Amino acid sequence: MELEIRSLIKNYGKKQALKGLSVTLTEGVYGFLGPNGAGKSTFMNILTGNLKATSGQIFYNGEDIGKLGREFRGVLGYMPQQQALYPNFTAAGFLSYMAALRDMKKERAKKRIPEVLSQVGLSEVAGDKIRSFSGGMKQRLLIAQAVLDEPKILVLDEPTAGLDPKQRIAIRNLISEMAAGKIVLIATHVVTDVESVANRILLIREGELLADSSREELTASLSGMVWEVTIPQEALEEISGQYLVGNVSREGSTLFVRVISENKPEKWAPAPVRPGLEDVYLYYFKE
Ligand SMILES: Nc1ncnc2c1ncn2[C@@H]1O[C@H](COP(=O)(O)OP(=O)(O)OP(=O)(O)O)[C@@H](O)[C@H]1O
Repeated sequence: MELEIRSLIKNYGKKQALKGLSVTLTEGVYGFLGPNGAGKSTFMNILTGNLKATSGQIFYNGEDIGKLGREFRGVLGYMPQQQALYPNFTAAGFLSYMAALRDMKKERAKKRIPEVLSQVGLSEVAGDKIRSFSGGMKQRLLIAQAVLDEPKILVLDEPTAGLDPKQRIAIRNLISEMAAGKIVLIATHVVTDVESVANRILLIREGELLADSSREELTASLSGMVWEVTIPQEALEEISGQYLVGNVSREGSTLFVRVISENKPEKWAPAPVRPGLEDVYLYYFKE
């Protein structure tokens, strides 16, 4: 299975949101990571057929998705950013409606709906109205509709937006469980959403791909460049002016500051630390 994105360009008037994006995806989980405005939604909208590219093509197993049309949409599952999810529908009713929109056969929908509800842990509330659901339950229901038709390609747009840390972990685990045999694309600006689940990280900025590697390769590229310095509160401004600063933690009046710098800082007792994906993100998106 292969999804090839070839020289994708999208202009909105004078604004170029995608500047010739090219990448080939095979089975696995991809973290599509970039700040707001990087072009993630534009790309997903083109992939899901909601927007036309200015130029460039996308091929699924060698065939242009524009030509495949419906056939391609049939292998695609899409979880949009959380939206107003019909509050008066029940969870099962909503899935049934989504199955009808997808032209799924009645029999198959009847079999799949309880299966996916069970997969996302919502069996017991299948008959409850969505309006009574927490944010995490709504996200799980959105995942359920995305995998209802057993897609080969699963596209998730900020799947943990608005969730607390515990719910985020639950969603990430759910994504891992569902990923087998699929191309899963997770678009987000939240590093921890993709850090543990993605096999490959695609960094996107201003419509261009900056990197396409494993997390290990990306963090290794910052090896020897991440330090923790110990400073008094007053030095924070000086350090922020001089270096790229990550997490700051405090113990009494002492600050522990994560710093990314090619050269070892000359003061403040720098201790080398292992780079993480968060450091990579800061480094690439420092502006
Ligand atoms: N309909 C539009 N008309 C004009 N400009 C647009 C339109 N949609 C998006 N853009 C611009 O294109 C660029 C890419 O936007 P896009 O929404 O794809 O980014 P994103 O990475 O998905 O960000 P976010 O996470 O905020 O949705 C941005 O500069 C945005 O302002």
